[in-house]
Amino acid sequence: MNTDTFVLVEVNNVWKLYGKFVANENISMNIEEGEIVALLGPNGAGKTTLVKQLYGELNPNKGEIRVLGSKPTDRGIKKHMGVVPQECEPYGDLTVWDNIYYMARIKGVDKERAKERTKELLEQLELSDKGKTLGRDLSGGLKRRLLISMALVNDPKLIILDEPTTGLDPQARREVWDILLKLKKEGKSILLTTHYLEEAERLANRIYFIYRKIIVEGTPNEVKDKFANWYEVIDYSTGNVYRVKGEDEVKRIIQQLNGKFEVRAPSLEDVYLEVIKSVQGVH
Ligand SMILES: Nc1ncnc2c1ncn2[C@@H]1O[C@H](COP(=O)(O)OP(=O)(O)OP(=O)(O)O)[C@@H](O)[C@H]1O
Repeated sequence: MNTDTFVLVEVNNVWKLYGKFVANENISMNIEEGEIVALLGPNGAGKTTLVKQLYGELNPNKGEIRVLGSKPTDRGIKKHMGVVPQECEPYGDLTVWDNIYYMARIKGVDKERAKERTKELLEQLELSDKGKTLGRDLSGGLKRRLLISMALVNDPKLIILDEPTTGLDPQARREVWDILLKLKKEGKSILLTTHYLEEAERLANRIYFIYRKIIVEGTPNEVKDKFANWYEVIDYSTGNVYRVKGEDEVKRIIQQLNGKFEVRAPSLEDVYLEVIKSVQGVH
């Protein structure tokens, strides 16, 4: 870890139980200033549970979470956080402008500043021509953009997004990615959960695979290098696929092939599926 970087979020040995059911087991992780961190795990892995503790909606049973040195439930810390929970919707009966403006007012921004901020955010998130549209009349992609702008009203240092692109078409997903990358450039820290490995690979400085506990942690490349110890040789003339270890073995196989073939290194998704399958077998 670079010692010049500032750790914004620290999660130390956190356990969260629902009754006797362990949703988060001894989780430790951190988020540094200006980085995007992605949490990946199958349905029910405990991502939302962890995220809700980060923004103070749930309390850990054991362990400790600090955001900018404070507990997430401390009132003072809320103004430094912008959150887009899972399956959240803007207010359908309010216009896009009003959704942002009233969110700013709720967060304690004064009237004049709230107006300015609403204008700024509409421009920043390319929603200016939608100011008068009702929340309920927006497409899924625009709704998500509106929710992100609502999370930004008080210029938070930390932005938490639970599945920000689920259900979006590829174009709308990329638009959200562009927004998140711009926010990162501005120095914001972002935590997101996602089921899309490509999203994690494109956006995240670091990723955590979670399956009740943290299974793997690192940069996308570190994770791939650690687990991707095989190649796939695809023989297009026969349709056969050979999974082999080591470059010598790859060479040996392709010498025997006639015609077109492809050698493919594992993707982050291949690694994820293998790692998760191995832990699912254990539980
Ligand atoms: N309020 C609750 N009471 C009891 N069990 C719960 C509660 N909330 C979540 N769970 C259980 O805890 C586990 C983790 O749920 P969580 O929503 O954190 O997973 P997730 O990784 O976010 O899943 P998904 O990818 O489907 O959103 C699941 O088995 C879920 O059924």
